[in-house]
Amino acid sequence: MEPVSAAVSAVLPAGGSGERLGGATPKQFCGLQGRPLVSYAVRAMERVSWISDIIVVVSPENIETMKSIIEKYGHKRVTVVKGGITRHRSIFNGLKVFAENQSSNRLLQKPEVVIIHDAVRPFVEEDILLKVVTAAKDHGAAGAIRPLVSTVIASGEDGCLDHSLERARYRASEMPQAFLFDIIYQAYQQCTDHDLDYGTECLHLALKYCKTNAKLVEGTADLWKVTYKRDLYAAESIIKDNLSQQICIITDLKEAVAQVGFLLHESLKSQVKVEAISISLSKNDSHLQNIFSGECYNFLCINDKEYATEEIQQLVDMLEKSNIPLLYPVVLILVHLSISENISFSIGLEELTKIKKFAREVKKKNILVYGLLIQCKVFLLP
Ligand SMILES: Nc1ccn([C@@H]2O[C@H](COP(=O)(O)OP(=O)(O)OP(=O)(O)O)[C@@H](O)[C@H]2O)c(=O)n1
Ligand SMILES: O=P(O)(O)OC[C@@H](O)[C@@H](O)[C@@H](O)CO
Repeated sequence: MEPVSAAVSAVLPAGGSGERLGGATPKQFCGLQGRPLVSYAVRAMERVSWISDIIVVVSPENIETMKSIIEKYGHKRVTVVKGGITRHRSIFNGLKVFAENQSSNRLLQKPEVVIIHDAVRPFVEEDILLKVVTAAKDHGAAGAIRPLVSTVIASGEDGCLDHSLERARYRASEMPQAFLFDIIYQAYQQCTDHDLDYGTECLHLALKYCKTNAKLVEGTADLWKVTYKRDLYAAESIIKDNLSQQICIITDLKEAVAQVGFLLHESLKSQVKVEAISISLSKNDSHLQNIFSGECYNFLCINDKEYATEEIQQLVDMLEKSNIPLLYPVVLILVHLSISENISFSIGLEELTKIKKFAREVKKKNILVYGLLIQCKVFLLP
């Protein structure tokens, strides 16, 4: 993916109360697979290396909650900013932190392009971010759009149909959106209170105050916003499905074993999201910790050690220390390679019993351990 040649940052408005969803907890802090909704959008921005700073705008009473989420899930490049009473006011506060370098804890460079993305839209990929940023660089503003599902109609004062719009000519404005920073900031500076208190469309502000016609970019179906309770259930189901499609292949550092891991990665990557890493399962391996932070639930551990339970035990220990809620079964597949010249290989009965006992114990923690014995006979050429 060709990164952009411009300084890019993101503002994630997360300062709402979630009235339409109901409940005491604002929807951005509701858990999906045990992880707050807002954390998924932050994670999505973090995965994009060319996004420099991520500004999360939350209401004053939720600033500490947001900071604890950042700490718990190891979010980086994130600055928390106080929100306003409306979404536009929150976004404006997020932009100000660049223009007026207000942030106390780090010197934030004003970006050339700023992404604005609702923090309650968890499914956003690098591809659409790159498209809207690239388009914003050329046009001054850009936004993701989707086909309308329902037809838009207008009612008269009598509450009856006045007219309807030809659905094919209209689109739903979604997120992410992107702007040349100066354009959107100047637009917000010129806004009336009515704009700030009742407006819902950033692209409109760029047009109204900066005569900038945003480029409209076809977005994918999963850009929708969590608004009602049903959206939360749908998002959780999609996250579960995504997690089940992810595998982390872990091999130790031996070349032969790492090679098997690499070949497996190459053969699987067209079907599932797979990551292959060769590490010694050290307790403080940050790479693995990163993967644990809610990114992966299926692990395939390949090694050729005689006694591998220690490796799996270490992985389980790290899983438990990463305190990700194991609401969804974690699958650990222990692949034991027996690379030898003599065909007769038999894993010790004692070792087998040990693995079975261990698997029974960890199953109570929602961790499913499977063992796979692969025998590779090495033929010495004459
Ligand atoms: N004063 C506000 C209001 C909304 N938002 C954020 O803007 C995004 C989209 O707004 P919306 O879906 O309307 O969220 P809420 O205002 O919380 O929802 P509701 O209208 O149902 O109360 C959300 O991430 C929300 O947290 C914000 O930052 N500041
Ligand atoms: O009115 P809400 O705060 O629910 O939604 C705000 C935005 O997400 C919505 O207006 C999109 O169409 C993007 O502009």
